[in-house]
Amino acid sequence: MDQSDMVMIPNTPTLVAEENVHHKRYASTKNLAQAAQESVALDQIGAPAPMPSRQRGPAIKEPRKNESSPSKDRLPEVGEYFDNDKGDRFIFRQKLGDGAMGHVFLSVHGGRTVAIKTEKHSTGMLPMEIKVLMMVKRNKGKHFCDLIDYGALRREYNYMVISLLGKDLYRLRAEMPTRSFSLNTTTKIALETLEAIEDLHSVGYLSRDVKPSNFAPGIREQGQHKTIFMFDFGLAKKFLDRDNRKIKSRGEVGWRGTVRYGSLQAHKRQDLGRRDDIECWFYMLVEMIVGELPWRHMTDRQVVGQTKAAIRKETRERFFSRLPRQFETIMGMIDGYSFDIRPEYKHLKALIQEIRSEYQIPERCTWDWQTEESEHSELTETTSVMSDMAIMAEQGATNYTDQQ
Ligand SMILES: Nc1ncnc2c1ncn2[C@@H]1O[C@H](COP(=O)(O)OP(=O)(O)OP(=O)(O)O)[C@@H](O)[C@H]1O
Repeated sequence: MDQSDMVMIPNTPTLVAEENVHHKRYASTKNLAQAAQESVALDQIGAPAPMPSRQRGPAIKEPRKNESSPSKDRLPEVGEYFDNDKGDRFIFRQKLGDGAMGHVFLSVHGGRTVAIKTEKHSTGMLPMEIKVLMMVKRNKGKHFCDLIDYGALRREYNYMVISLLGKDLYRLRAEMPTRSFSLNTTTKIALETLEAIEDLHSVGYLSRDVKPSNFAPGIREQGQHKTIFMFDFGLAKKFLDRDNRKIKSRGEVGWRGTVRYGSLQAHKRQDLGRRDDIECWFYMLVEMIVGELPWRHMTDRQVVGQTKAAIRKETRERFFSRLPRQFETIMGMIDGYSFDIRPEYKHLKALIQEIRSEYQIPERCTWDWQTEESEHSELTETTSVMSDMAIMAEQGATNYTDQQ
């Protein structure tokens, strides 16, 4: 295990990648807004974004026992609230999800339902997410949540208020009777998610954790149900330096990502590039069409890596027998990419479009999950029946390091 580039986040069993460590340091010594602001300034991509001023005053509905005692590092609970400096009140109305770093809540702001992602103050991963969101939104990325507000409540927890999304793609697939999506829905997802990945890459970032549970449709209330959004940039990393030059591979750096969707290079513990995000995307699509991946029940990361290698050789025929022929071409393209190559997004999209025309899929179609009931009820789309723990157990969690 490559300990040198890992750090233990206080109060969580999760280890995070070295390149995110400075955000943790920022957040523990300065406020959240400063950390995000300085990170953005360092990047020098485009003009600096206007940043709201922060370190919110006390607003949690609980008595302050001793003004001079250090604040408690904690996560908020359902029913609590905070007020921002414009006097807007955000109530944590319902828990939407539990991440490795904190809780995500449902709230309402200006008549609009929103999501609030929180983490303990000392975790300090949110500045990275804020920074990535600011970058892609500045570039008009339509597959990313609006960043409505963000800040830190005393030194207890950090938060960011973002657009509310529907259930993520992992849950939506798991709830299908066949555990798979139609070719129509899968190819539409393929086009949407590829565009999201391309948008992220175009501002100089890699996701390094492309997987179904990091994508979700928008909600009907906001007219965004036809768009698939990408969220959770906890493992994101810059691949361009300040002068927009590609950063060279650092060679062997340890494991990054999620076992089920990780690329061959990730299994070799190599530094990841844009091609690796595309390889994860490929596995994600295969799972959506077939309903499972050959390594679904495998827990040993090494064995999963060997099984991924085998689909290129001895099990190739069986693997591709249930997929449109274009999938073999796509895997060939990915396997031919070197570390710093720019993936051929246009060609990949054309191949997906080719599947749609070959199978005579009409342009105007609904998603598989758009049942009559969910078309009339946003809450059925946002409230999940599958627990986060169950999802993490199934897909091999987000294994950031070699220790898990
Ligand atoms: N904008 C949103 N709208 C609705 N639900 C959301 C939103 N963002 C996150 N969630 C829910 O909260 C869960 C955790 O969010 P997220 O993945 O961003 O957190 P995390 O701490 O980075 O998690 P992990 O790294 O373990 O996946 C998601 O799986 C999803 O169910």
